[in-house]
Amino acid sequence: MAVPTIALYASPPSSVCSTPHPCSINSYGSSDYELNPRPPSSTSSSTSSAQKPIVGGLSCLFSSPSVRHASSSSFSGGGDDLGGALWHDRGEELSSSFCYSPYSSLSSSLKCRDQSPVSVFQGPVSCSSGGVGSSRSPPMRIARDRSLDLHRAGRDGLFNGFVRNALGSCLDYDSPSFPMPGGLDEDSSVTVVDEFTFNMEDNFTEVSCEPYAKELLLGAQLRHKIFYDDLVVKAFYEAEKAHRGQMRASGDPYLQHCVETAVLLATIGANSTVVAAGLLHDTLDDSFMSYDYILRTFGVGVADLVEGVSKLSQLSKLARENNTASKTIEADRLHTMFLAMADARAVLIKLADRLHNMITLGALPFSKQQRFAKETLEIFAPLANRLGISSWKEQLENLCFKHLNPDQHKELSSKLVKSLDDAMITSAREKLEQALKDGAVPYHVLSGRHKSLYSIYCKMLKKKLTMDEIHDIHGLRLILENEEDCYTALRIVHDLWPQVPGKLKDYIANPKFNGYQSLHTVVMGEDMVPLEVQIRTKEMHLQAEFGFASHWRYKEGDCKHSAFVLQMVEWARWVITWQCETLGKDQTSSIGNANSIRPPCPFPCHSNDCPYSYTPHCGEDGPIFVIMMENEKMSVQEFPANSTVMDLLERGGRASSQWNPYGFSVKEELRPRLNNEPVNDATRKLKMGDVVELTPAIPDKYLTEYREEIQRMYDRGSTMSSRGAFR
Ligand SMILES: Nc1nc2c(ncn2[C@@H]2O[C@H](COP(=O)(O)OP(=O)(O)OP(=O)(O)O)[C@@H](O)[C@H]2O)c(=O)[nH]1
Ligand SMILES: Nc1ncnc2c1ncn2[C@@H]1O[C@H](COP(=O)(O)OP(=O)(O)OP(=O)(O)O)[C@@H](O)[C@H]1O
Repeated sequence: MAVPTIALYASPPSSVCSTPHPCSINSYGSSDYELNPRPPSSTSSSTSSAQKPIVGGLSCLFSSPSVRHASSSSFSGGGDDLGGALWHDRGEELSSSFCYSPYSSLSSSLKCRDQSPVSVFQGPVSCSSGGVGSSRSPPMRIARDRSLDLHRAGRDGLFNGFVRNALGSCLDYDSPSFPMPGGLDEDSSVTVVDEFTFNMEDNFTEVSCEPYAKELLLGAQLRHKIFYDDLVVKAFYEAEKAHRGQMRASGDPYLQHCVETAVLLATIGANSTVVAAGLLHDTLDDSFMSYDYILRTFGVGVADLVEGVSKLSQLSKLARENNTASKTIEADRLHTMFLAMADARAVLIKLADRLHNMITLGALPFSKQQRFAKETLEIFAPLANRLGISSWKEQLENLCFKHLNPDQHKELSSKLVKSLDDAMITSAREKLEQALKDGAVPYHVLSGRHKSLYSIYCKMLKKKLTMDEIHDIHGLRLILENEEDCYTALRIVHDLWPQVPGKLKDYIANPKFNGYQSLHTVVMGEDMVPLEVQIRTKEMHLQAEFGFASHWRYKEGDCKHSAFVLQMVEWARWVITWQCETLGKDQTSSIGNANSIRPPCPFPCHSNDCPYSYTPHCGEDGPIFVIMMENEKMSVQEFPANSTVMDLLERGGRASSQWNPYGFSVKEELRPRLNNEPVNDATRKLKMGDVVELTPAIPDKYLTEYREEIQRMYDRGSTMSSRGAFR
């Protein structure tokens, strides 16, 4: 469980300071430049308008080794298309929670990371480029014209010249370490390292960056020690190089978004690989950097994560443009697809990226704000819920609520300003803690939270309640060793505060149908504010987090999930909890030894004796979710395991006409496309997250040729039949 991170640990938190660094960088340029312009119409300016968005939108989604470079250099603009203003909306901090564990003090010291004692500024860092001497000079802005792709693909000197002109002297393009798009990157003789190591001296002596960028790094380092990690520092400089000159719609440097995304990841305790990938998350879509370059420079771990985020961005963009997420079934399939197609850590990075974009949504036009807020509520907040990162889920939901229902948001927040009283929770927690000590009742975790604004709003709507009728706005949760201790603790709670009649629920003696067990009571706490107290053993808690009764399933209501979905989400949750220091530390790691937070068995097979298995041998028989594009419409389709392209075509009623070996067009342009490549083999098995275009892109040139050919056939046919008529 991810009770958020304003945690009162006995050990110091990894973040030195949780508030954003005050360095304000608002005056670097105007806000008229927007990233991620529409996909290029590079094929032909007169390409059928019905086909253009599909071609461009998908062009960089897929990356078989042979097309990887082409993909990354196609500027498909897969990012969020959000150039939001960068300020932190403190209003979102309405939701917070507290957690104290007397057993947790060891965990952070055990997990301490290797750190370089070398400050990045100890090396001879030079600041070249236009802004020498001025700490506030704006970074250069590159007018990113997608027609450049043609030059890039052609690897001619024009492109190189353009880059040199645009970037000035910042980069050493002749250095083999700088990937020229379409050129050096494709060198397949690259040696790939699994464990990435590098020498700080070698790599940073040539680094030159603007003063604002140094401030950004310093700010991040002040907030989290992980920003001193060699890999992370290197990723910062590469991100700086890649995004140099790019601005957000707010006028802030693009790099700031990368840093804030990485800081969010650091805040939940993500490791250096994830934080580095967070810094680089937009480089494939929005810069000249290629997969191969990232692979060479950072190793396969970081490269695959960045690529995973890029794919998720592309799919998210597609879904947004097609309003797919508003259809419940499709939204559900998208949640599953997102988790199944990429490493759960890539989803984590995407969530951090989206959270920062939502925090800075104000700089976008109203219509875009609405579109992003809707998609976030339908796709990303549920994903955060599934992954158990409740602090992000709550922030995302609250931000969406503010943009989508501003009046209700305002009304509710003004009412709650006084009631969301953190001091009250702290004081109640301390009181109970003392009472447990006095009663010699040992416990594992005592945590507290207040309910988020959006969760209160939903509960009011769902249960038709007024705010005063909601009794769990403030809550404590106590996790103990055994059932006996649970009942003893319940008596202590009732001795401390008056019980609210009719609110005691003994789900230990009478578990819920899904197996959920816990004692619940509501008492009148400090200042006679209702306080819900949940009391359970650690086994019950694990079941409430990862088992049948897991909180994400409880929150998704009556949805019937397949065994595959359940296992996949569970696996993703384990991975995330296990890998993110802070999430694990909050609750799970402190209630058992380190192994207890490791996934119990390798995915996707759970062993027979695994308490978390839903089917004994699920193997690879789970469903596959595939995106189908037809006539510019996107749908998310579910297929059984081992389905092929032919199955998909049959479902669309296309198999007979298109796939008859004689009838099938020899012209590649007319074939369906799988992940942006013409389909050559109809028996190819479909994979999770595949994108199939049934309406292939037909450049005008070919259309004209075909029209002419059909006309000739028609003319021949009519001549023949008229001849025949005379015979
Ligand atoms: N993980 C998990 N938590 C549950 C489940 N059921 C209830 N809870 C938790 O217990 C809290 C209260 O549940 P109940 O005591 O059954 O209350 P209720 O009747 O549903 O409604 P209220 O009393 O209005 O909250 C919820 O807010 C959840 O935090 C479950 O199946 N799984
Ligand atoms: N009394 C409590 N003490 C500590 N954490 C709690 C308590 N009740 C819920 N939580 C946790 O707080 C997070 C947010 O839950 P949220 O308030 O949205 O829903 P809920 O209270 O569990 O369910 P519902 O809204 O149906 O009552 C979840 O991680 C949940 O497990």
